[in-house]
Amino acid sequence: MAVKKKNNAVEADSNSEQDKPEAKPGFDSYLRVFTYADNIGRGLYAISFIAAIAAGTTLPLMNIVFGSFVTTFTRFASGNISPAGYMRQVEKLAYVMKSFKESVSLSGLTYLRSLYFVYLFIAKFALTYIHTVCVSLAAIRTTKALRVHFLQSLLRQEIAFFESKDIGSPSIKVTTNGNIINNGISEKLTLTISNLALFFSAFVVAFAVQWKLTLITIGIIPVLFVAVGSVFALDAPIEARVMAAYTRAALLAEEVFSTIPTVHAFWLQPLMAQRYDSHLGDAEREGMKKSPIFGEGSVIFALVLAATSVQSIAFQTMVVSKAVTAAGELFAVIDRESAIDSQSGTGLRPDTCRGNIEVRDLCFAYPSRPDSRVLNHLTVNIPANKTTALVGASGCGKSTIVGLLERWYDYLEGAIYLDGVNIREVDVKWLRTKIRLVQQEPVLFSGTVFDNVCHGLIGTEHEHASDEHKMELVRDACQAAFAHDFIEQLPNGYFAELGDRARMLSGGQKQRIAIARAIISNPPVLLLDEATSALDPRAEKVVQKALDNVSKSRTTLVIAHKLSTVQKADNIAVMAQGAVIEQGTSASLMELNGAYARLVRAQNLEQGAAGEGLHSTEVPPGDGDAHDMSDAMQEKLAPRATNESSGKDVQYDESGETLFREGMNYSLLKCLFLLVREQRRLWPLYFVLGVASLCAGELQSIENERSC
Ligand SMILES: Nc1ncnc2c1ncn2[C@@H]1O[C@H](COP(=O)(O)OP(=O)(O)OP(=O)(O)O)[C@@H](O)[C@H]1O
Repeated sequence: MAVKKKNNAVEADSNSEQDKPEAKPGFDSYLRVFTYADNIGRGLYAISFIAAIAAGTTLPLMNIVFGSFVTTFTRFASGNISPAGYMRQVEKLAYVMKSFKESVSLSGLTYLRSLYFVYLFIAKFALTYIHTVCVSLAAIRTTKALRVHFLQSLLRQEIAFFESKDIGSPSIKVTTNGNIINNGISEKLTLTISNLALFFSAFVVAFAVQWKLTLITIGIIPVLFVAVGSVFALDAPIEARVMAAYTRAALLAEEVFSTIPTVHAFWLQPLMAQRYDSHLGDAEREGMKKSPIFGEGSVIFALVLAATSVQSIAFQTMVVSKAVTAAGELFAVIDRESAIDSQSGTGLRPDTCRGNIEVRDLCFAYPSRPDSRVLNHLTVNIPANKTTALVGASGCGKSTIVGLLERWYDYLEGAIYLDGVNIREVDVKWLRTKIRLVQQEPVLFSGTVFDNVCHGLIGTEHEHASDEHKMELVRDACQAAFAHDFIEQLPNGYFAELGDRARMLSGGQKQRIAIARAIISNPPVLLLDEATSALDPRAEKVVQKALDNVSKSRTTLVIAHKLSTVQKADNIAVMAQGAVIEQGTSASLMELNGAYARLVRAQNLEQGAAGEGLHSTEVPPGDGDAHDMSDAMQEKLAPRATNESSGKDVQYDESGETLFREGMNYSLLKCLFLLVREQRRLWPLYFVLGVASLCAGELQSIENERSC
């Protein structure tokens, strides 16, 4: 056998790295986010940072010129300089603004001062606009690249990683953390830079104007930075806990909505709502701890410097702090090395694969339950081009073997050989294209029938074939899986959109598409794990025929509870407590009169008892395909057909869209009103807040008047 060795590296022991990834909420995680910026992103960041610094320094620089005007005017008003001297001074100072120097006069000073503010405003507006737009664009590009990398890193993790109850929902993480990071690296960042520029340039100006006074007051700076630093340090861990609580809440919501029929059936809504409320309560309690921190921070800043720029920095840091935590969580996954990396491309890729499997002395325990051995020195042969069946009581470890053959997990002891090569030494991606699986619950993805069947070509030599060639392969696979006829009846045939979880198809139809997907690449090994047990008798019969058809001339491993479906298997292995206890054909095992014979007798008794009831659902002769397009599906398709004829591209979930559009009719004020009305217990706080804000506003205007 010719063996192409892509890389000598054989994967390390997989069980060493099963821990939950450690989140790294440090500032280095925040800085690392920027490494995801591409050239355009870096350019945009450079422009936005320069514009932000310029916007920040505009005000203090202008103050130099403006301050001199005020001084000249004061000296003139107090009689310290003559009218002629005053005019000379003003003209000299106004030289920088030649365009309106004629307007400079005693009465025109106010005019000049107003114009000066207009120019100042325009410059600040333009610079702020530039830095906001540029940084937003750069942030979107950067977050997108980070999200893609996160997802890629996530997809290479081994299955055990996803079974850890602590990892949270990846979909929530990629959305929520991505949004938080985006927030923290866009305009909040440039506003912080702008405020810092304002802060430092104000001090430079102060030095230029009155260095002695500035030296006296400069002692405030360390106090301010300690205050900002403390706020930041205290906020980060609290923010991490708030996010964890929100993630738990979001996970629960995701779980509830994906199992909504069961939730309704068992009237679990109140319990789930209570749990959701409790998670939000945790977030609220943690969030409340932030109030004094920011409250104190604000008081310190307001009292010590009364500098709005620094106060503003303190508030921007809250957003940055969130981004730091969110980035830490994503990088924890990105940096985690997968124990079984399907994307590594390392390992053997034999040129041919006959599909002869030998399982030798296999021992295994799931990483989440390391103390409970599921397989105990299991040995079984699965010869090439034959059908081998695994039978045994529930929980004896049949499906576990499927997981090990697919290398979702690594075994502890023993070995599995494919054509004589230990599967640990072969490239995981290669292995998975040679061993295809059909499970009990067919999982189809949104997209067309064609797309879904084509997924079976990924990683094979046909992955990048032309659409025509792919169509040929798809059609052949669907014909072999007895799916072609019903697919042709769908509106748009092979290009019918299946929608979310392919709800428009019956279970049997979904399973036949899943079978077509499994065999389209002509894999030498097919694993059938209870592939018909979730189906009603009629669909089961059609799918069983399809499976019998596609199992011909390839190695097939069948796991089935119903012994009638495995009777014709070339070899039947009977399992108990993680080991094979009997092996042979059905006839030889019946003769042996051991565990298999007992199972058969038990099932015969069960069927005998249920037999009467079964008659009413017995399958009529024929494969039932003509009836297989269920009434429910016809109903679901009807609105689409109508809408298509009217030229509109409306999805099946039209009612959902209508609801969504209705939701859009709420105005901002109405939303605010509804929100406030909901939160009755917060009304006293809202009242205090309103009164305090009014007083603060009034004080500010009195202060302004006095300083004028
Ligand atoms: N992902 C998992 N993590 C931890 N334990 C698991 C996991 N999957 C299965 N188990 C446990 O491993 C044992 C064997 O499970 P397995 O699914 O292989 O049995 P089975 O023979 O296929 O059962 P059934 O016929 O009911 O499908 C059971 O005790 C089960 O609880």
